[in-house]
Amino acid sequence: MPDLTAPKNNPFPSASLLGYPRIGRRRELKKAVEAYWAGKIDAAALDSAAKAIQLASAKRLQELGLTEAAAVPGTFSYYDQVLDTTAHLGAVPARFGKLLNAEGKLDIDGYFTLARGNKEQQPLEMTKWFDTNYHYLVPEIGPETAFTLASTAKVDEFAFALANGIETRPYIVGPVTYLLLSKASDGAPAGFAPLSRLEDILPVYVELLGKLAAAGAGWVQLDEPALVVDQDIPAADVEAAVARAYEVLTAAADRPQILVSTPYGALEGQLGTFAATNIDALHIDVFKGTVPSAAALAGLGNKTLVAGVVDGHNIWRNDLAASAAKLDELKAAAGKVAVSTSTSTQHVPHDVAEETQLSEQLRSWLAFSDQKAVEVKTLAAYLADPASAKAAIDEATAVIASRATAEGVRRADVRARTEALTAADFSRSEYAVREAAQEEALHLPPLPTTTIGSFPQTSEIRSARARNNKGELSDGQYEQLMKDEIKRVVSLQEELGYDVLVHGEPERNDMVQYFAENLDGFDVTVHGWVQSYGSRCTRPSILWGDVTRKAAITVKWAEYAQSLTSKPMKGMLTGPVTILAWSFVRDDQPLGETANQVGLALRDEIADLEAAGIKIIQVDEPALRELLPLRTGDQAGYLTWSVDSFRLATAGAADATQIHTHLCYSEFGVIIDAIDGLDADVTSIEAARSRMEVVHDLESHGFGRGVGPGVYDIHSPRVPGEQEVTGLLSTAVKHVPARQLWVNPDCGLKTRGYAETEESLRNLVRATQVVRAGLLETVK
Ligand code: MET
Ligand SMILES: [Zn+2]
Repeated sequence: MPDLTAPKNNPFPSASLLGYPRIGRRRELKKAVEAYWAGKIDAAALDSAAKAIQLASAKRLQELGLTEAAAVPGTFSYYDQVLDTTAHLGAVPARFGKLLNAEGKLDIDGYFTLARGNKEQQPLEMTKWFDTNYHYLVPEIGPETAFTLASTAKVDEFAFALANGIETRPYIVGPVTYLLLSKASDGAPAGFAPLSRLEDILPVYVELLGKLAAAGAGWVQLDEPALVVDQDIPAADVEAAVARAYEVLTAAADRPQILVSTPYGALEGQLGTFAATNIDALHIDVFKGTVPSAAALAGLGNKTLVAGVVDGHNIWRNDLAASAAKLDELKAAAGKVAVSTSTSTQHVPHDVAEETQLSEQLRSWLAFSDQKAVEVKTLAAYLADPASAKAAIDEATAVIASRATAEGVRRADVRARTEALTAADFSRSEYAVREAAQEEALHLPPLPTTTIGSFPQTSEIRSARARNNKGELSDGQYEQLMKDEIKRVVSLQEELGYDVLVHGEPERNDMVQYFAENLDGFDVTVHGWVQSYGSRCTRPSILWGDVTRKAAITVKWAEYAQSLTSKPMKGMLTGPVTILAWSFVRDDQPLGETANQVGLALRDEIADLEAAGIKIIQVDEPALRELLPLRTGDQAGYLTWSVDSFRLATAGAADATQIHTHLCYSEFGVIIDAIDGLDADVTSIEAARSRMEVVHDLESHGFGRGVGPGVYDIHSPRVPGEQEVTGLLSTAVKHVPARQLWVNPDCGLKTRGYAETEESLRNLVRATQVVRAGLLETVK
C-alpha cells in the first residue's frame, strides 16, 4: 500500500466538482441532526451518520469518474460552511461566554449553539449566501475577537476519507471572504471593519494548512466568492487584502497546494490580483461570468486555471458544445486548464435518475449534481482529446434543440397576453386614495396585529398529506382534515386577539411548490431536496414552459377561513419573483418574461379572491433581495423587471383591497427603493434577529405606507418575552410613524411547534397593548 500521507505534488485534477450536496440523497443528515437535537441519538450516532454520508458521496463521485486525487470535494458540513470556518478560527462572539471546552475546542454542542442560540443568546444572524437560496451564519468579529484553531473537523473529515482510500480536497472559506462576510460585533467601535483583523486570522489558517498537509492533503480549496461581488470598500483595499492573505498562506512551510475558488460570477479585475500571488490553482466561474481576456489569462503563468463551465446553480443540461468552445479559448491563453462547475452543486439535487415520475423528455433536459459530474468529466476528456467527446457533445446539442419546439414551452395564448400589456396594467390608484378606501373597508386599530401566514405544520398535517399522496386518504378526507386545522388556527387567533387573521396554510407543502403544482409550465420532483439552511431543505420546482393558471388555486381555502370569522382574513399568495427564485427556472428566455407570465396568473387569482370577499391579500416576496445581481451594474435591470412583475400581479386589485407583501432573510437597505416601488399597502420585513436595524433604513428613506418590522424571530424555538417585544416596538415607533406600524413575527410559523408559537404570539399581543397604551398617553 502506498503511503497516502506522504507529501505530494499532484497536478490539479482534470475534472472535479467545486462542492457537492452534503445533506445526503435521502436527507440523512437532516434526519440525524434533528434526532440529535431532539435527544433521540447521541453524538457518536450523529458522527457515524455524518461519516456514512461523506463516504457515500465520495464513492459516488468516484464511480461517476472523479477518480483523480483531490477531485472529490471535501465539502461536508453539519450545518453551514461559514459556521465551519468560524469554528476553525475559534471566532466565538463574546456574548456567548465560554463556549470552547477545556481543550480550547468548539465541540458539536457549542457549534450548534452558535447556529441555534440558547436561552440567553440569539443565534448568529443568518443571511443569503450570494445570489442563492442558501443561508449562512454571519460571523461577528470585533477588535476583541480571539482567534485560535478551535476545530479540526476539516482535518478529521479528510483523514476519514483517506483512511477509506479516497484523497479528497478539503474546503474552507478563504480569509478575505470570511472577513468580508462578517459583521462587526455588538461592542465594536463605530466604523470597525472585520477585514482589519486579517493579520490575526492568517496564523490560524496557516496552522490549519499545516495540519491538512500532515494528514496527507495534496490540495486544499479556499473559497473566495466575495471577490466576484462589488464590495462597499474600495477595490484597491480588497486587492491589498488578497495580496497579503495569499502572501502569508502560500509562504506556509507545510501546506497542501492551494486552489482558490471564485464562484457566483465573473472575477473581473481581481483575476490579476490572484495571478500575482503564489497560489497553485485558480477557479473562475465562466458559466455566469465571461471568459477573461487572453492577456489576463496569460498572467496566470504556471497556475492551473480551473474553469467553472458547468452551471452548479441550476439544473439544465450543459450545452457541451458551448462549453467546449470556452475551454478552447481558455486553453489557448492559459497554460494548464482543468474543468469544474461554476459553483458548488450544493444548490442542486443529487440525481435526475431518481425522478422517474418526470417525463423522459423533461429528464433528458436536466442535469443534477451527479449528471454534472459526468459533464465535467466529458469536458475534461474533450480537453485531452476532442474527438473522444464528440458523441456526447452532439447528443447534448440535439437534446437542447429539442427543448425549443417541445409542446408547452412556447404557448401562443400566453404570449398574446404578455405582448398586449400596457403601462396601465402595472399601476394602482394613488396611495392616499387607496388608504382612505381601505380604512373605510377595514377599520383597523392602531398597530394592527397579524401573522405572516403559515402556522405550525404539525406531524398530523404532514402525515395526512403523505397519506393523501399515497392514496390512503381520500381527497375529501384530506380536505376535511385541513379544514379542521384552519378552524383551529382561526380560533386560536381570535382567542389571542389578533386583528388580521390568516388561515395558516396547512394545505401547502411549500409556498412555491404548492403554486407550481397548480400552474401549467411547472413540474415538481420527489427527491430533489436542496439545503436552505442548517437542516432545512426545500424542493425547488422546475419551471420549464410557459406559465398559466388552470383554475383558481387558493380561493376555496380563503373563502372557508373567512366564513369562520368576522375579522379580515388575509388571502395568501407567493409572488412572481419568489416563485422564480425558489424554482429551477428555464434559461431560454429573459427572467422578466417568465416573471410576467407568473404575474398574470397571480393577477387572475387576486381577482378571484376579491370576488370571494377577501379584503386583504398578501403577496409574499421573501426572495426579492436574493435574486439581486451581485454586480451593481446589473442591478437596475433586475429591479425593474422584478418590481414590474409584482405590480403586474397586484395592480388589478380594487382601491379598497389592501395588498400586503412580506420580505425576509436579508439586508434591505440596498433595495429599499425597489421595496417602495412594489407599491404594496403594507410590507412586513424580517427585523428581530438584526434587532430592528431595518427601521433606520425605512426612516431615512421616508417609507410612507404600512410596515411591519418583525418582532419575533421565528427561526429559533426561543420565545420572545413580552418586555423584549415591547422594547422592539418602542424602538420601531421612534423611527416609523405609529399610524404606519404593524405588529407581526419575522416570518411564517410553519417550522415552529404550537406550544412556543402560542406563547410567543400571546406576548406579541400583550406588548402591542402596552405600546398602544403608551401612544395614547403621548397623545394626551
Ligand atoms: N406566507 C409565508 C409563510 O408564512 C411566508 C414565508 S416567507 C419565507 O410561511
Ligand atoms: Zn418570511
